[in-house]
Order: sequence, then structure tokens, then C-alpha cells
Amino acid sequence: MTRARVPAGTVVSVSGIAKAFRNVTALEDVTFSIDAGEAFGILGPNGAGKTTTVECVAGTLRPDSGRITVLGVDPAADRATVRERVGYQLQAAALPPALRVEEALRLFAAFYPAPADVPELLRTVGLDEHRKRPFGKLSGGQKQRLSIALALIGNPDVVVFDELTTGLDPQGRRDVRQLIQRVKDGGITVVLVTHYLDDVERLCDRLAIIDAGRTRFVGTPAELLALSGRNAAEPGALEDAYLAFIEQTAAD
Ligand SMILES: Nc1ncnc2c1ncn2[C@@H]1O[C@H](COP(=O)(O)OP(=O)(O)OP(=O)(O)O)[C@@H](O)[C@H]1O
Repeated sequence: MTRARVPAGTVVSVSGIAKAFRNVTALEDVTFSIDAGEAFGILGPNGAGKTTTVECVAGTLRPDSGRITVLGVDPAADRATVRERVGYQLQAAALPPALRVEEALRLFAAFYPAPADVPELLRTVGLDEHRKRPFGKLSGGQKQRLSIALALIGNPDVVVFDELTTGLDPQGRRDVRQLIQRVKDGGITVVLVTHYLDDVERLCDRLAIIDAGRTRFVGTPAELLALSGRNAAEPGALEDAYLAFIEQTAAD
């Protein structure tokens, strides 16, 4: 995957955002920034506000207060720029079952001024031999690959994956991880919402922990380990450090 233009510096800046849905406060105070080319993990318990946060980054939701810039623009105000340059993993399950893999990619490619090459993208995500298969006949792992391809179809600078590896078997998760690594190696900034600490350990340069609508931690996996005093060499050390952190936050 080659990049026509590679942005530098901070590409995503989220500063003190809050968001409520009627009487539900989803976000109270979320702050972090992401540098170009980073893979950045967003973790937190169910209902913590992770999806709401990335929807604000993708411009599909507008925060009630606080400030977001993505590639230098306000995503809620400049929808066109963000739509063009930020890939957001679609809920692939929403595609019509009869739509074939290649047809879906060509359909979505038509929305972008400089889309990725469809045959190349099919090879990249390992769906080349399944390109004629209808969406309804794909396995869970193949659907995830298609949703990755759809997020990449516009040749984005930033791509957001929300719980991409959830529900996959170990091999499927490993394959999807390798694919995300290739995306990152191609210079694309990756934002990864996940519940899996091994995804973070293998892929992410830094992570944010969001709990009850607030960022509680932003740093490297090594910094999270150091905070907990866990030994990185112990199996499951990062997961233990994360769980200890969440329990501590709940107790405060
Ligand atoms: N459209 C909506 N209307 C009402 N409440 C919402 C809406 N979207 C999210 N919420 C609420 O906002 C809070 C944060 O939800 P969000 O989906 O951002 O959490 P999450 O961290 O992504 O959770 P999960 O790990 O379970 O996917 C939750 O209490 C959720 O019920």
C-alpha cells in the first residue's frame, strides 16, 4: 500500500469533549492526541464511551462541548474532508446479502475522488479468490476483511477500526492483526477500539483508557505496565495491568 501524501505531526486532537444522549451522559471529559503513523488503541469497559468518542472523531457525531481536530479540520463542520481522508470501518453486516465482495468495493470506490485499486485491495485483504462471493455467504473472518477493505477503499490517511477482532477465532484474529499491521506499515494512522490487550500489545504504539466517559490514562503499553508495577515478562502482564488500573479507577 503506497501513500500519495503522508501527513506529519498530530493528526487527531481530542480535547475535553463531552456528549450526552438525552439523559445519558456518554462522555464527560475525553482528551488525547494521535500522531501521524501511530497505531493508537482505545480501551475501556462496556459502555465507557469508546464508540461515541470515535464517532465524534469520524464526524458522525458532534460533541456537545470540547474541541476535535482531525487532519487540521473540525470533523463535524468539514464532513467532506473527513469522509474523504478518514476511513471508518463500516458495520459490514449492514450490506445486502446478495451483494458480491468486488461489487461492494466498486460501489463504495465510486464515492471517492482517488480510491484504492480494487484488485490490489482484494489481494491485500486476502479476498481475491472470494471476490465473486455474495456478502451473505462470507464467514465472520471474511466479513471482517471486507469491512477493513471498505474502510481503506478511499485511500485514507487515518483509519478507525471499532472492535474489529471481536467474535473471530484465534486464527482469524491473528490474520486480521497482521492485516492491520500492514495497514500501519503503509503509513496510515490507525485508531483501534478493542477489548483485547494482546491486540494492543502487538499493534499499538500508545493507548487511551476511557472509563465512565473520561480518559483515565494515555500512554504507551510500557508506561501502563510501569504504573502497575507488573513485570512485562509475565504472561498476561498488560491485561493484568489494565484490569488493576480499571479496578483502581472504580474504587477512587
Ligand atoms: N444513540 C444513543 N442513544 C442513547 N444512548 C447512547 C447512544 N449511543 C451510546 N449511548 C450510551 O452512551 C454510553 C457510551 O456508549 P458507547 O457505545 O460509546 O460505549 P462503548 O465504550 O463503545 O461500549 P462497548 O464496549 O459496549 O461497545 C452508554 O451508556 C450507551 O448506552
